Amino acid sequence: MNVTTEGTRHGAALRIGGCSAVELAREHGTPLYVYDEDGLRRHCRDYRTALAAAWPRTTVAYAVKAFGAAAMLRLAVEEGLDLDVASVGELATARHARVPGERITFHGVAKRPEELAAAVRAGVGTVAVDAVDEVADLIDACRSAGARQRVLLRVNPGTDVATDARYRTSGDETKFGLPIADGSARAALRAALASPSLIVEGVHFHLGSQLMTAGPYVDAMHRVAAFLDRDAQGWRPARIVLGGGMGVRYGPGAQAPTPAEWAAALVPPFAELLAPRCADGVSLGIEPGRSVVAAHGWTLYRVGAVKPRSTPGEATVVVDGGLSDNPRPLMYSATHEVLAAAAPAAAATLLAHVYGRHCETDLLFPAVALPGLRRGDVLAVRATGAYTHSMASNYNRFPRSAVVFARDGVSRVVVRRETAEDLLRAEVPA
Ligand SMILES: Cc1ncc(COP(=O)(O)O)c(C=O)c1O
Ligand SMILES: N[C@@H](CCCC[NH3+])C(=O)O
Repeated sequence: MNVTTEGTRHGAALRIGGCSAVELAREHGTPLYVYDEDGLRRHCRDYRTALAAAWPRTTVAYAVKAFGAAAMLRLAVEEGLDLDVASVGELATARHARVPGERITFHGVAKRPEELAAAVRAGVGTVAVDAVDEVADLIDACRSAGARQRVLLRVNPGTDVATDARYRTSGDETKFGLPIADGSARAALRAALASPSLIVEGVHFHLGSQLMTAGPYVDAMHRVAAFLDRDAQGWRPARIVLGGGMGVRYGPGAQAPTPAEWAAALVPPFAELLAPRCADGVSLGIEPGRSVVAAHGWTLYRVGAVKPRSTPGEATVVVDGGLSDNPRPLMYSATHEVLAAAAPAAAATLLAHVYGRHCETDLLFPAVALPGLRRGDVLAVRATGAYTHSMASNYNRFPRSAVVFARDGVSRVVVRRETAEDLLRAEVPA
């Protein structure tokens, strides 16, 4: 990660992509999302090369939902990744970023017929079928467009995933995918194979997010192997996609596996359990989102107020963003590391309880040890590259923040800060 500190009269100041974080805040305003562009590029390449070294035909699709700015989608395809989109909005952004249709997989739960039709018309490479009824809708869409469509069946293997319940997308209670257990996956496979409009390429599963070990993927591979033996009736997939979900390290504690470690953990069980049941030359895919971008993104805030507390040495600190630019602390009790941008290594003298400035008790970062803070100081929040900008809202009608890519000491705005006019654009005159 190209994140360094550099000596200043305050001690050592934080630099991201060679740019001073304090300067970035001054130049572009706050709150500000800042990405270390080299880190993003390297992470994409690491996934590509690690998987390609381990299996002859592989694809890595970046899951756009994690951070969907057009510049990121362009960067991902430049570095050899395909894209997984989960809505027509994400699809439109991918097309805006000049991503060829064939490099896009169209996902989504409860897709509308008109959305399937839009995906077919856009020439997406693959549609991931998520429900039995979608097969008929997709066939209709293909007939209207005079097209044939490659599809993956997104199955729910039933694997019980040991991650936060809010991140689980496999097992009995999930809304995602075609359960293998109740025959839905078999029914969808039969219906899809029977249609000349569809080319049934393979099987997809996505188990959940923020997974730190390969155990659940291996369990799911066993279940998909059993499904193929029992229900495929001679059909041999040409492609298997193991989904995303690769976890990241948000603070002190367990290191997350690297792309090479994921490849080393996932490819041997795939070779043993699934490849023998698939067509010759089967392709293996993964769809990481969070793990491509999280560690390379920072959020910069300016301190708006410091209010003393009754406990000596503690203060309530209010920053100029919060719930609307990062809902993760409130939604998932997510934790992120917070640094004083001007002097991240300075001795801590304050226990800060950092709140956002929304009309909520939006405690973002409780009990953070920081050097003494004053109004106007810049705080930098680490590893906020995933599911922050993409989940941002206009709560309290705050305009959404800008996104900047920093590289070799130069920053460029890739998403401009919203304005008050942007907020009013969809309003009918009152
Ligand atoms: C189908 C699919 N692929 C990939 C992902 C990316 O997950 P993550 O960001 O945890 O890697 C998701 C997330 O929900 C998903 O639903
Ligand atoms: N949005 C979530 C996780 C969901 C992943 C996609 N289903 C997060 O911030 O971590």
